[in-house]
Amino acid sequence: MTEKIKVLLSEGEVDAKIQQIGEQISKDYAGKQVHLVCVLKGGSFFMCELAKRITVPVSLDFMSVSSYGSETKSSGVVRIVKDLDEPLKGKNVIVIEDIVDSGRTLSYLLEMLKDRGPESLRLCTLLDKPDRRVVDVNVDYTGFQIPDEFVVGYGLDYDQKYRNLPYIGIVEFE
Ligand SMILES: O=P(O)(O)OC[C@H]1O[C@H](OP(=O)(O)OP(=O)(O)O)[C@H](O)[C@@H]1O
Ligand code: HPA
Ligand SMILES: [Mg+2]
Repeated sequence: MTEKIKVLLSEGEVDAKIQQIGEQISKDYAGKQVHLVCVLKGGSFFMCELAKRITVPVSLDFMSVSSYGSETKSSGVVRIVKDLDEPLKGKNVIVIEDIVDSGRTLSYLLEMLKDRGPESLRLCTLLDKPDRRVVDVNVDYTGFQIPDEFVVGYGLDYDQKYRNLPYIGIVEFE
């Protein structure tokens, strides 16, 4: 089976939105430092672009979780594959994700990070697929709400491919 990618959000649209979010975060955290926590691998492209557009001091850390185990459907079990290098105590943390889909990954992660005593904890996602939500997640910054379609690009993969696309596309199978 081959797949075709149909553009959902162009590179220009995504760039403009990231600029907007960067300005909003810079305003909201004026006079403070923000600590961005990237959820690998999907969140990495968005975080790099966003970090460049934030004008308050920024520090970065990375973590990797496995949400789906060996199954193809989300089981609700989230395993930490790589933990953060730095403690979160007293930091203004913003978790950066590419997509909130069922919400399982982020609801688990936010609960866990809250226990580490950050000064504040917010969530910023490039994409939100609300139709697929199974677990409630409070999202503070959202780039785009999208329909229930499987999307790739800007960090999002299909079978580990297409993460490097500079736009968001819908995968069509033919
Ligand atoms: O809301 P959910 O249903 O939990 O899905 C969202 C999560 O799934 C994807 O990551 P994935 O676990 O596929 O790993 P990746 O980021 O390395 O692609 C995506 O990057 C989110 O982290
Ligand atoms: O639509 C999606 N695309 C890629 N990865 C994902 N992980 C959750 N939803 C998606
Ligand atoms: Mg991910």
